[in-house]
Order: sequence, then structure tokens, then C-alpha cells
Amino acid sequence: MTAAEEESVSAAPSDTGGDTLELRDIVKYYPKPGQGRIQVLDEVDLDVEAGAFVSLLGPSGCGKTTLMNVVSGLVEPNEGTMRRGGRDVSPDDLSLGYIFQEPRLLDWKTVAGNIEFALEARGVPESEWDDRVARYLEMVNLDEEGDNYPTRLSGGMKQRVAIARALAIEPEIILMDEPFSSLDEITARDLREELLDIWKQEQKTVLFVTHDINEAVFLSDYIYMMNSNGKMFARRDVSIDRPRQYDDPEIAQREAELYREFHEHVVE
Ligand SMILES: Nc1ncnc2c1ncn2[C@@H]1O[C@H](COP(=O)(O)OP(=O)(O)OP(=O)(O)O)[C@@H](O)[C@H]1O
Repeated sequence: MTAAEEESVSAAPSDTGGDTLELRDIVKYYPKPGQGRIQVLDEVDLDVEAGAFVSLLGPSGCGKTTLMNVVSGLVEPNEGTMRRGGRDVSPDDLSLGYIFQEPRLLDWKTVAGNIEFALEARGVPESEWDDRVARYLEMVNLDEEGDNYPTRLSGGMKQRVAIARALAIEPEIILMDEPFSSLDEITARDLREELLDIWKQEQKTVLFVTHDINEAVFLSDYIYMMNSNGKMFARRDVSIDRPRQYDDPEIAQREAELYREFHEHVVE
């Protein structure tokens, strides 16, 4: 995806914020050489409640990214609807920020410059840039790094910049596609905790893609489970008090329960 395409995934919010975003009967086919087409999403329903932390969990290649891209508008579904507050909505009606597995920073711009680039693309007045850059870099504990270049940062720091950049445009919904999967587990745990602090403080809605059951249980209010045929076979509440601890036996128990369900539906 080009920078221009990335920028295009966010747009001015409509007046439907505060309601659940409802995807219904989403179907997506991709062309496959020699085989006509393959179905990646099979009549998928998804409810993203305002203010919730929602995860899409499933094995590699099951269609999680495709579904997230339907929300962002990067993928057009063959069938299905997206509704909010009783009305049809398109991705252009949503206020979205996107965080990817790779930070996708511009190496020739400073950390602050990367954030300003996103602000400019969203039409945020230049008079607000300094405040936004300072506020969101501080939020991800990088307030000293604004003048540094991404090439001088660790992987975890780069991902923090990507988070700050997404937050700085002040989106209502943050789409996160396996944002911690390329990091070491120690850094990933730190960032998950920071993300939850920010999510709570800023009252954002998060739609989070992962294939890591432990990560989904640790982070989520509820989890959608997809199988490798592109079907959403369950929605499960996590129902564990926050703040959560990695060594809480309830987390391990919930993880084991979800794993068993996957085994029944995926590993047949
Ligand atoms: N543009 C495309 N054209 C053709 N096939 C595609 C395209 N994008 C994805 N696919 C295929 O669709 C299927 C679902 O891909 P998708 O990236 O949505 O899955 P995923 O669950 O996010 O996988 P992962 O966890 O590995 O990122 C895969 O078989 C993939 O190869």
C-alpha cells in the first residue's frame, strides 16, 4: 500500500459515532490463477461496539486482514453491508487510524516529521501540529525522540511512533493488524500494557487482528473467532477484570477454552 493509500483510510467522522458498527453478511472473493476465484470471507457478521476492544482471531490466511480492510475501505466486499446507528455507512463515513505489523515510517523524516506528515494529510491545521506531536509522543513515552530519525530507533520504539502517529489524527476507531507480532515478547508485553492504558484513557474503539490467543485474551473485551474457510464461527466475551495480569490463571484458562474451540473448528 502506498503512503497515499494509507492516508486515505481515514476521513472526517460522520455523526454516527457512539453507535455499534455492524457488518453483515460480508462476502469477499479473490481471483486465483487457474482456479477462478477463492472465497476469503463467507457471510461474515461483525459488531464493533463503541469504546470496546475487539479482536479478530484466526489462523494465518483465514481472512482477518481482508475483513479489517473491508472496514477501512481498502478492500471492497462482493456482498454485505456496513451499518451504524440504523443507517448504511461507508468507510469514508468513519474516523479511522491504522497500525500495521510493520511501523511503515518514512526514514528520511524525523519522528516528529512522520507524525506531522500524517497530520498534514488529514488537513489538521499546522498551528496544532506541535501540541499534537508533543502530546502523543509523550503518551507513548517517546517525548525525547521527536528530532531523531526512525533508523536510530529500536523496533519497539518504531512501533510506538506508529501508534503515536495513528493517535495524533485523533481517530475514533483504531484498526490494528498484528502490530506486535514482529517484536520480542518482552517489548510486546510492554506495548500491550501501554496500549491498554491509552485505550482506557482516550476512550477509543479498537479493532485488533491477531493469531495469538493469549494476546487476544489479554487485550480484548470480546473476540471474534474465524476458521480457515473464512467463516466467523464464534464471538466470545473475555469477562476478566482489568487490569489483567499475564500470570492470572483465569487468562490461561480462557486461552485453553478458546484453543479447544479452535481445535474443533479449525484443526479438524
Ligand atoms: N489481493 C489479494 N489477491 C488474491 N488473494 C489474496 C489477496 N489478499 C489476500 N489474499 C488471500 O486471501 C486469503 C486471506 O488473506 P488475509 O491476509 O486476509 O488473511 P489473514 O488471516 O490476515 O492472514 P495472516 O494472519 O497470515 O496475515 C489468503 O489466502 C491470501 O493469500
